[in-house]
Amino acid sequence: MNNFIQNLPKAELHLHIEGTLEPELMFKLAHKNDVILPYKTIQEVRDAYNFSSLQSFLDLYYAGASVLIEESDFFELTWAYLQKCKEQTILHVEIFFDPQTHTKRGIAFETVLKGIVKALQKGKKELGISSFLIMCFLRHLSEEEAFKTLQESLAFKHHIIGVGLDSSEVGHPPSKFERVFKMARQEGYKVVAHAGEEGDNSYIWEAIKLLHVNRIDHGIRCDEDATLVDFLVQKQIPLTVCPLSNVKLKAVLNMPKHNILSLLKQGVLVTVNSDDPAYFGGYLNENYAALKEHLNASKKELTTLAKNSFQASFLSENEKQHYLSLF
Ligand SMILES: Nc1ncnc2[nH]cnc12
Ligand SMILES: [Zn+2]
Repeated sequence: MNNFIQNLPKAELHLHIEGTLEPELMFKLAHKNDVILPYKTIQEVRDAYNFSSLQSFLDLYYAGASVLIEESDFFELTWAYLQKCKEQTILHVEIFFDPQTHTKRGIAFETVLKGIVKALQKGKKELGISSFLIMCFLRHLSEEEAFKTLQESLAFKHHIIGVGLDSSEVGHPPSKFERVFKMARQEGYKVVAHAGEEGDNSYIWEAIKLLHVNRIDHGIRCDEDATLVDFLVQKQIPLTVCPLSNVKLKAVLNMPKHNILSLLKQGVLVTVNSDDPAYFGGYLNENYAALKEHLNASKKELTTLAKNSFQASFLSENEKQHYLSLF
């Protein structure tokens, strides 16, 4: 069965590039860039990855990202992830990056973007992996700061397919960014938003009704409202679900209680993703394997989930058909 998962053609649509920073690279870059980490050993870093909530994770995630300084650091980070994709038969990726995590520390937007884009271009050329880049706004920061970031991104629009919304969810509803997302859509960006990870189903409704999202990231709390589930099914609005992340951050009590297969059975366009694999103990195949192990996912269900990952992507219809013909 693991061979089956390994060989399934897959796309990944919910992946924070900063969340692929493995402790080994974190230490290497900290040493190179003279950044002092609050850990003495790689094991100490791993031991700290014991989260009680989204915020407890975000605190470490932002601290870890402080080792990323030069363009080559962003390149190395992204290249390492793409090699992982090659190993795991991930053929297409739509990657999030958080420019504000870096610009807040005085790193230029261009430095971040160029490092990531160069790796993505090399990934296409040498590994055959297609990719899009999605710029996320940090929702704990102000609307004004999001507008500033949106403005800054416009010079690089040809490298960015869309915008997203991440970071601390509760207390920062989608409505806070309604005007920013309106401008982003007018600029031609696709739009997605994290909603219904820790926040209740009203965050998902707002993301749909106010931000007009093309996809919801997480969205697992949609099952609190049958009307919402019906709406997601009817409109085929995709959910990018991240099973290992949800258990690690205690959004879900344990894997057997995860609702992803129940949503799939109800006709929701759900996909499997790894979110921040370096922090949550598994890349994409480990997420699929967890569904097999704990939810008894059948080969048919795993195949549907993998097909959904291409269906829910921002690829053109022709490109989608190309990938779907591989099944
Ligand atoms: N799972 C997640 N939720 C919100 N913000 C994030 N940033 C990185 N991972 C995230
Ligand atoms: Zn996420």
